[in-house]
Amino acid sequence: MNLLKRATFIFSERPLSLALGSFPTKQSSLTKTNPPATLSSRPRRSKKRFANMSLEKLMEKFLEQSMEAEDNFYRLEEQRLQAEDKRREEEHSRELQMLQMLGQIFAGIRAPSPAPQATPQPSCTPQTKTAVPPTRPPFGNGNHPPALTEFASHSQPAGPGLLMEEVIERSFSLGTAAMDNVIPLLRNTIPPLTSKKHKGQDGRIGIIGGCQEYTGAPFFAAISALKVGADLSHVFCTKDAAPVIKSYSPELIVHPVLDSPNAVEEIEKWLPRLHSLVVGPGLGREDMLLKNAKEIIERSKLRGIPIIIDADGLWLVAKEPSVIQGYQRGILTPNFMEFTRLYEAMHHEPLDSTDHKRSAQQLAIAMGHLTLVLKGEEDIITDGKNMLTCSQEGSGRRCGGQGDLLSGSLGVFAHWAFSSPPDATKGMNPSLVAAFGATSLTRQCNRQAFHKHSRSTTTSDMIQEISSAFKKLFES
Ligand SMILES: NC(=O)C1=CN([C@@H]2O[C@H](COP(=O)(O)OP(=O)(O)OC[C@H]3O[C@@H](n4cnc5c(N)ncnc54)[C@H](O)[C@@H]3O)[C@@H](O)[C@H]2O)[C@@H](O)CC1
Ligand SMILES: Nc1ncnc2c1ncn2[C@@H]1O[C@H](COP(=O)(O)OP(=O)(O)OP(=O)(O)O)[C@@H](O)[C@H]1O
Repeated sequence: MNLLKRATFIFSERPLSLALGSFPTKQSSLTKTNPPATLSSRPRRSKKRFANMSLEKLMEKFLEQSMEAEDNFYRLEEQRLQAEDKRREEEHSRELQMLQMLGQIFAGIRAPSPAPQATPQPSCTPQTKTAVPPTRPPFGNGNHPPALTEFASHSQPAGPGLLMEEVIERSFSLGTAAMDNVIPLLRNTIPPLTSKKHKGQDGRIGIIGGCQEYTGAPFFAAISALKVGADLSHVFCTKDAAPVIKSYSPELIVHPVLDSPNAVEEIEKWLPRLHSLVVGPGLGREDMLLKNAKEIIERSKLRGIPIIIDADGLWLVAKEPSVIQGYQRGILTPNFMEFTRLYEAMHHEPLDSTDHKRSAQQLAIAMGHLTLVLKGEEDIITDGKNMLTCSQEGSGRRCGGQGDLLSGSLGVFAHWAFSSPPDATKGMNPSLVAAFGATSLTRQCNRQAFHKHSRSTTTSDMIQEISSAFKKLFES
């Protein structure tokens, strides 16, 4: 809506509230219902100042002022939230360090055992200028341990001669190996629940998705994020999807903005408050929605927000890989179909489906060493340098929506992993640790739900299992 139209709209609603110049609340000045002020209560000076202006000019001036006030408010709010986050993250990292020290002390008292093997550490190569939370060093710190196996060039797509054996592979099913290696790293990143916490501190997750056809997928992702332990879960969806998603759950915060003309600006206002973003569940493939999603990804990258791309978000990446290529806090979670599309878009040749690990590694490298989770009978997780596989027992039940549980929970794990100090993950790429957590959890939920409901198992049944699966995997 242009200024004039907006002005006319306001005028018809509140003709006497024109001289108000500032709007200190976050609510849009256009929808705010100020109590009507009487003309006699106004200062004389402002009357004089505006006396010669036409009504239209007056309205324009008023709108300019109110938009300026709104911008100022958001700027201040952003600064306040950043300071708050910084303080909380420092507190969180102190608590984690204390817990780790205590753990080491107790372990030493119980049974002195050989020091754990140092886990391989990937590099975080800077590809994009980003603001990075203070607890983890910025990308490209060059702090690689000697055990790290790196490929000659990070930016070159992998050629067919790439040495698979150079990948440090760790294959875990639930049990000894996973418990001994990656799961403890993930545990280190889980924020302790203390009485000092405030709402939002353990995660404010945003889901970009939800359109007329698909309302289940963003719901599954958002509610899974909450059940894993995020404090707030926002869904940014189209106008017609919003009431449906809201009706599924009062827990979710639903913004009907994704198809609005100023969708990107509307969503950008929320970015300072979000810790991670999941783009794609139920997004659909309409050009306008993909364009908005693309712009939101670009703006989130500038803020260093971990971004998980799933489902139709991967359709966008297959069309425009540069949108996420090289972003070290980006994680792609394709199923086999999505993987094939991506692979063929990047390599311009058919996928060799006989060797999934090699193909996954090649794609991760071609995407600039971001983390890829190829879902399937075993989940392959790789950043092109390191590879984990998760074959935690699930079931034969493949109902729709399981991938949404995975991407929503990954949003939370990624936030926790990236906001923990580097020694929490022993230098291992936080994306790999987070992805391993999310795949293990999804499969464990599937297994538990299947145990109860067998062939009737649905994703909602799996979501009911998140609490006990989480305890079993990460808190027992
Ligand atoms: N309740 C809902 O609202 C749901 C919505 N969903 C959304 O639906 C949209 C489209 O997702 P699709 O996955 O259908 O789209 P795709 O075009 O990626 O997949 C097409 C079809 O390929 C098949 N497929 C999957 N894995 C395969 C494999 N390993 N081998 C062979 N065939 C395989 C499946 O039948 C799938 O439907 C996304 O936005 C997604 O988020 C899904 O998340 C499912 C639940
Ligand atoms: N053959 C399999 N055996 C065991 N687990 C599997 C198998 N295939 C997929 N999974 C698990 O199911 C989860 C979701 O994977 P899936 O391939 O169903 O995703 P998706 O198609 O993207 O889901 P969605 O229906 O939400 O779009 C993953 O955690 C994966 O580990």
